[in-house]
Amino acid sequence: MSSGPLYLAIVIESDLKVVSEAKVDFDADFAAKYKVVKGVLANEDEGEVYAPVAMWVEAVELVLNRLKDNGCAIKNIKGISGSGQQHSSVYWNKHAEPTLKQLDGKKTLIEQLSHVFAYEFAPNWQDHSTQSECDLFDAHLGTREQLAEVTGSAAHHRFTGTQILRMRRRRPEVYNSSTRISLASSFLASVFLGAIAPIDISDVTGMNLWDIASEKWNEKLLELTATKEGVAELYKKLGDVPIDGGKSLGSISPYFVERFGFSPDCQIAPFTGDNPATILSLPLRPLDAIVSLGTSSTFLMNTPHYKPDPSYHFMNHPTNKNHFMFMLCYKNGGLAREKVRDRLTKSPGPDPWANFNKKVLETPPLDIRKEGDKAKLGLYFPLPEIVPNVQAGTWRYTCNPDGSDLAETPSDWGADVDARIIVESQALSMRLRSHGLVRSPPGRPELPAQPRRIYLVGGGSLNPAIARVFGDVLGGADGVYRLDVGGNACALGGAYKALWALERRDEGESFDELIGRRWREDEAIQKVDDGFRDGVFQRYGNVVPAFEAMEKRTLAVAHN
Ligand SMILES: Nc1ncnc2c1ncn2[C@@H]1O[C@H](COP(=O)(O)OP(=O)(O)O)[C@@H](O)[C@H]1O
Ligand SMILES: O=C(CO)[C@@H](O)[C@H](O)COP(=O)(O)O
Repeated sequence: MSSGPLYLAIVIESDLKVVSEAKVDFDADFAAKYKVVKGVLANEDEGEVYAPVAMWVEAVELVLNRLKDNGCAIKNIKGISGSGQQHSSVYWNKHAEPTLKQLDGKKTLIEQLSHVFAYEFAPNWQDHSTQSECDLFDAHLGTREQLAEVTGSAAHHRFTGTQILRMRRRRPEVYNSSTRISLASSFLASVFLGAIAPIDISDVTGMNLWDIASEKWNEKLLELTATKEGVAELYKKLGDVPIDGGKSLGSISPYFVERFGFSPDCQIAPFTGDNPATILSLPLRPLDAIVSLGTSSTFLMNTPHYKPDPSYHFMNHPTNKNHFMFMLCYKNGGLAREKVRDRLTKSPGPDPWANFNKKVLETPPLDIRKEGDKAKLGLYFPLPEIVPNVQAGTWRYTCNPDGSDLAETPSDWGADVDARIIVESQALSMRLRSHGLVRSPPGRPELPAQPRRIYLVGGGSLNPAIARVFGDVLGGADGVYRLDVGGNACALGGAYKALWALERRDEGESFDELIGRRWREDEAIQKVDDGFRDGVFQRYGNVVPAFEAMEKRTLAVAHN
């Protein structure tokens, strides 16, 4: 199962073959009833973005009905896991536990669950209403760097700790009447379990509340969120977090046995966040990177090294203890590219990206066409950005090919050039921030430090010109690949997680060992670009410091 603007149910067999699928698209299926756009509602005045929890409840029922209608042998399903969009929180009230335990299989879920929420909405990852709470979090342990050191991230608007603090201050009645708080992932697991499921060991690191080194809630941050007197109460609301991401939470609720024909032995494994689940969509080796080109863009790596910094995230790996997920998350991904595309002449054929791609491929790296030309760099943020934390805007700069003489360009150089520069800009930001995690690929010391492979997922992964530019800028000694599941990598990762939880020989058998043995590379991925190109890669390397300086200048102006 995955949640984003949709719920997707994927059923796989032990050999990883997908045997059934069903989808609920929140906008297509529920916009009339819940008025959502891209799955969410917004209160612009306060910067709130949120989803109706009742819609999620209805979507569970609908996706299972569709799975059944598609002929899936539901009774053969042995285990369920899944993923939910990170950071979103669900506030349950005192009716939740007893109601979940006694669901009547003759009635719909929504008929029975509509009164169990202390708040009818779940704040969404795009919410940006919590600046003052972020300031408190960043200062509370001393500095932003210290908060990042302890929790893996500096304070972010969407992180659940800042959201909970705002809820307590802005809607105290909701906070006080909530008996439990779930994340989107543990909310879904709770529905299937018929009891409030614990928060997942990876998803908990998207809250700014979890002390990664000591593997427990951080007392001081709980105090900030709940006041000193409220810590015990908040602890109860959040619950204990099991360290093993593969341990069954229990059997499926009898409700699903009666209503949909699940086996009573079907096990519920912890659900995780959409990004942690994405790194489970293939056996990711050290030095491999996943770039998710969806509405947002994310850059993910699996690493044993913990080197936190306020500008990115380290999260617990969902299945490998002592490993971490390195993540960059950008708000301006697909939408920003679409804005540039839409300034170009409309593509004549059925592919709306044809013209954009032509411009990308016709423009040389950094738009340096001849000796003496300046390199072009830009920042394209139609939405306020997370990385770096800057307001909406577009900035265009030039510098010498060696990175010197950086200067802002007052004029717009036109969408024809923007097409390549925006894609380069997105990739350069990833290269700048991931340089500490990469090195020369094993056995190839002659190559500069870079990822071994780059796996593209999400809507933008269908685009060959974008793949080419990501290969030019980020390298990828073994090439750039597309995961054939397109935008559904996190749902597939959820299914693999259930399989690992059920079939691992013992707690020692790692996810990568088990999935690695069964994974058929030729069926799962497609090489879409050669990746590293000697010379081109170094040309981009020369301007990385200028790119960083451009961001700093933009930030300095924005914050003055
Ligand atoms: N051929 C394409 N080229 C470039 N971008 C594309 C292409 N097809 C889809 N996209 C982009 O993919 C994004 C949606 O990605 P998807 O992974 O489906 O969404 P989400 O992140 O919401 O799950 C959109 O912003 C769209 O512009
Ligand atoms: O906030 C983050 C990661 O920190 C985002 O990556 C969301 O998890 C994206 O969810 P979608 O709406 O794209 O599924």
